[in-house]
Order: sequence, then structure tokens, then C-alpha cells
Amino acid sequence: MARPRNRQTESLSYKEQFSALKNLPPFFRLIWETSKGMTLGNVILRTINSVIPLAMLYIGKEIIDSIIALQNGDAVDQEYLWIMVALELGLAVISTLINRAITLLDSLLGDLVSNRTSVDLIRHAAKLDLYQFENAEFYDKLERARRQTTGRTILMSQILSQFQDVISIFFLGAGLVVFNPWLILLLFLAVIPSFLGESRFNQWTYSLTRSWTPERRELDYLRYIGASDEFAKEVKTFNLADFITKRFAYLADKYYHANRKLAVKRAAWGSGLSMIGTLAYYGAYVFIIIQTIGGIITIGTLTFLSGSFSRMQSMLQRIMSRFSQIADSALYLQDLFDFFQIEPIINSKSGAIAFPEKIREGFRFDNVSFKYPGTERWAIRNLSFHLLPGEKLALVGENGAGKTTLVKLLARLYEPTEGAILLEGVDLREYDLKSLRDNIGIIFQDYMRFQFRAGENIAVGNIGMIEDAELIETSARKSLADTVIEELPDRYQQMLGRRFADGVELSGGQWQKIALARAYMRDAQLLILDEPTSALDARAEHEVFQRFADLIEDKNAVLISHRFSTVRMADRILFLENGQLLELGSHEELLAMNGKYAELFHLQAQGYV
Ligand SMILES: Nc1ncnc2c1ncn2[C@@H]1O[C@H](COP(=O)(O)OP(=O)(O)OP(=O)(O)O)[C@@H](O)[C@H]1O
Repeated sequence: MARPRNRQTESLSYKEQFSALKNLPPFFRLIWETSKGMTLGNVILRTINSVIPLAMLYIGKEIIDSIIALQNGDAVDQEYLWIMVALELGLAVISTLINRAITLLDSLLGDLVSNRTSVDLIRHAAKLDLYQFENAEFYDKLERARRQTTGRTILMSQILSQFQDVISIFFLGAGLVVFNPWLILLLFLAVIPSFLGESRFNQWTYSLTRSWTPERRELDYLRYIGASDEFAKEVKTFNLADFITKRFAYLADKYYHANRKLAVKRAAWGSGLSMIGTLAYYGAYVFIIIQTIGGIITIGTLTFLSGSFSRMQSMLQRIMSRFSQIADSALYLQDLFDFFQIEPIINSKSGAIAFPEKIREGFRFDNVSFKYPGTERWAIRNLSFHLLPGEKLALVGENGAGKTTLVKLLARLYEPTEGAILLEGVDLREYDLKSLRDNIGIIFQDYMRFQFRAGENIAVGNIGMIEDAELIETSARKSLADTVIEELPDRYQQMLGRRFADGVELSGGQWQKIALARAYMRDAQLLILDEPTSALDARAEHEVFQRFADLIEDKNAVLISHRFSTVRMADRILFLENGQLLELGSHEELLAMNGKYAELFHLQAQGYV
């Protein structure tokens, strides 16, 4: 059972927390660029709203003083009083409307920002290298970044509210200073302990959440396998529900306890520290009452001052605790920006050359060796061979021999650790990556079954041509997927898979025919089929490959198959063992050699393999 690893539990320093604020300007830029109009509208409305509290308090003071003057007979004209009441009503109405508009803008803008971040995240992830996806640390980063795409709406309104409250407090403070500047000092002293406490706890929470990223990722994974269509079949037949729940409960419980400890501590300290603020308020209140009794200030001023003191106190507390929340969110934001900082290693060089229009010399493996990042074992070792122009080469070898690795190197999904792969005598690394990818089509054994429409599932082979129905249908005919599609109720418009409404599930072999059609969607000069036909019966596979070889004419092809009846159709066969070239030649040549290929061929012919 997975146990929490050694985690870094110490919290971040105040300096680190403050330095995270540097993420706010780029974040604000992101909001601004998402919608200038909404951001501006939001800021204007909040600025107007921030003056309202002071205006309301002042009008309240005038109302009370007017009433008292009328009662005492110091005044007879009620007009001023009613004007003030009407003004207060007007302000209350305006404030309500503005608040509603702000909430609306916040949520709309928040949605747009989160959509935009998600799009950027998908785009950036697609740019990264394949090996980066095979690294757990990378997944943690990706996971943390992914979580930031939706949660940041709150941060946005927090920053804007902060701006609004700071202006409000400035106005309220000005009123208070006129009366007694010491009250302001008292106010600040009262909220500082609570602020420091809050930010300390925020740092602890951040450290805790961060150090638990691998477990939270595992929890998400367990939740997913425990309740998803993809796994339902095996979870049921193997009776895995208990195993998954126990594993989930163990991890979730540990996380809950770690979290609870902190939450309880936070609540206890939080209430103690905010009590100091309450005491300060009542201290100031007593002082103001004494001044009123002494006749130094009017009752209206008393309500104005106590009102503005109390509002300022709660506002200041809010500003301070919100500040630490913002700093905290800014730390999380760091995860998002960190992810965007990760750059792929496999890139086009400046001055990269385009893929040749027609291959004349072919591909040459020049003493190529390759280790997967983070592993010690050579997956490919000292491999040298020449793939001639137009040649159809079959790769054979036992499981784990390195066949898929070889084609991944050929498509530059990875780069050789040693040696080089040359195309037309030039290192593959010198070619423009996009032009290279456009000219190499691969269908992997673990190709994706997209829960899209049938036509779209074929179009993914060359997504730029998704509107070209004729090309999609021709590709389907070439891979024999047309017979599958003809039987679907909505034909090319048929939703595939069971995840969405009216989806139709296909058999393994039917899916493979659809996936194979992707290879025909683009005019690639090198086509690679990495066992995408394993679910077809031997006759169908033979037919598919025969058609494939005929249809691609003079283009290069690399085929991987465990069926010798298919393999023998290739011009030459490369036999790999432990990443090394064991035998290379035509079917007849290899049989004559009477080596490993011949041995396996005869075994299969007799029905033993
Ligand atoms: N992403 C990876 N990270 C680390 N090692 C890997 C990775 N993919 C494959 N390997 C290792 O590299 C070796 C070659 O694997 P490869 O997938 O190329 O074999 P294969 O010949 O295609 O096998 P099969 O016939 O089973 O598809 C294996 O030992 C495998 O464990």
C-alpha cells in the first residue's frame, strides 16, 4: 500500500510568501488580456462602490443629528432630514445594483479566465516531449497546474475586492483621522496579530497541500478507476471494489488527519487573535462614548465614528486575511507558471530544414543506442541499418525487444542517446519538427479510441482536413473501415464509445480498422504501423497489410507484427533481440540463414507460437 513519502513539511518563510506576489502582475495581465472591457467595468464599479460606505455613514450621522435638533426644537425645517433619508435610500439602491453587477462580472470574467488557462494548458502540454509525460514529478507539476486552471476565479475577485476595500478604508480612515488619529493606530495594532497568524497558517496549508500532491493524484486515480466506464468491466469481474476502496480510504484518511490537525489549530488561534480586534473596538467605543457624554461630540458623530471604526476594523481584518489568502493563492499560481516554464528538449533548431519532397537516399541508423530517461537499461544498442527509399521494412522480435522504441526514435518522439539517425545523409535533428511530423504517420498498438464521431476518429490522422468528408471516406475505404461505418446508424456522424449519449461501442478489430484509416488521412512519406492489427483475425490482417503495401506505392513503410504471414510480405525483415540487430534480410534470405527468424517462422507455421 502506498505510504506518504518523505515530505518537506516545513513551512515557507514570509519572504517566500511575499515573493510569490510577483505572480500577481502576470496574472492580472492574463485577466486584462482575457477581457479588457469586463476588467475595466469591474474596476470602475468597485471604485464607485468603495466610496459608498463613508457616504452612508456620513448621511446617517446627519440624519441622527437632524432628528435630535428637531426634537430639541433647535430646528424646525424637516426638509434637510428627508433629503438625507432619500439620499441614503438612493445610495442603498445603487450599492445593491453595483454589487450584483460586480458579482455577475466576476463570475463571467472568472469563467473566461479559467477557459483561457485551460486552453493554454492543453496547448503547452502538447508541446512537451513524450518522456516528460513518463515522469512522476512532471505529473505532479501538471496536476498542480491543472488544479489552478479552475480555482483561480476566486483569486481574481479577491484581488479586485482587495482593491475596493483599500480605497474604502482610505476614505473611512480620512474621516477618522479628522477626529482622532490615535484611533487609527489602535486599529492597526489590533489587527496585526491576527494577520500574522493567518499568513503563518496559510503557509502551512500550502506546504501540506503541496507535499501531498502525489497522494492526492493517487486518490484521484483511485476515484477514477473505481467509478469509470473504462475500468468497470475488470473492477467487477476481479471484484476489485473492496481493494480500491480500502486503498482509497487509507490514503484519504491520512490526508484528512493531517489536514484536520492544521484546521483545528488554525480555528483556535484565529479566534484568539481576532478577539484582540474586538477588544480594541470596544476600547475605542468607550472612549467615543465618554467624549459624547462630555458633550465634545454629537450623538450623530458618535454613530459615525463608532460605525466607521467598526467597519474599518472588520475591513482591515478582511484586507489582511485576504492579503495572506492572495499571497497564498499566488504561491499556487507559481505552480501554474512553473508548468508553463517547462520547455521541450526536442525542438526545431533555428534554420531547421524542411522534410524532403521525395526521399532519395532513405533513413540510416548510424550506431544508434538509446536508454529511456531515468533507466539504466539500453532499449536499443548499437543499431545500424539503412531503410532504402520506398522500402517496406518489417520489425520482428520478442516482447520488449525494442521495436516500438525504434519507431519512436524514427519519428523523433525521442532522440538517440548515442549515435544518429540520418535522413538523406542529414541528422534527423536538423529537420523542422513540424515538417517531420507531417511526413511521418504512425499508428501505435495503443492508439487512442476517441469518444468522438466515427468520421472525427478517422480525421484525427490529419486534423486539418476534418472538413474533407471525401478524404475521410476514401481513407475509411482504404483501411476497410467503411464496412464497419456503413453498419452504424449515423454512419460517419455516429458517436463512438459509450461515454456520451447515443454512442455505439465497437469491437477491438472494428476500432483498429477505424484507427488504421488515420494512416491514410495524410500524404506521409513514411508510414509506420506498430501492431495496430493485432485484434484482426489472421486473414483480415493479411488483407489489411496487402492493401496497405499496394496503396502506399513507393512510400516507405515500417510494419510491426507478430504474425509471420504478414511479416513475410515486407521487402526486408529486421529481427531485433534485446535492442540489437540480430538478422536483417528478405523473408527468403532469413529462411536460408536458418537462424532465429527461421526457427520462429517454422514454429508459427506449425501452430506453436
Ligand atoms: N517509456 C518507457 N520508459 C522506460 N522503459 C521503457 C519505456 N517503454 C519501453 N521501455 C522498455 O524498453 C524496452 C523495449 O520496449 P519496446 O516497447 O520498444 O518493445 P517492443 O519490442 O515494442 O515490445 P512489444 O512486442 O511487447 O510491443 C523494454 O524493456 C521496455 O521495458
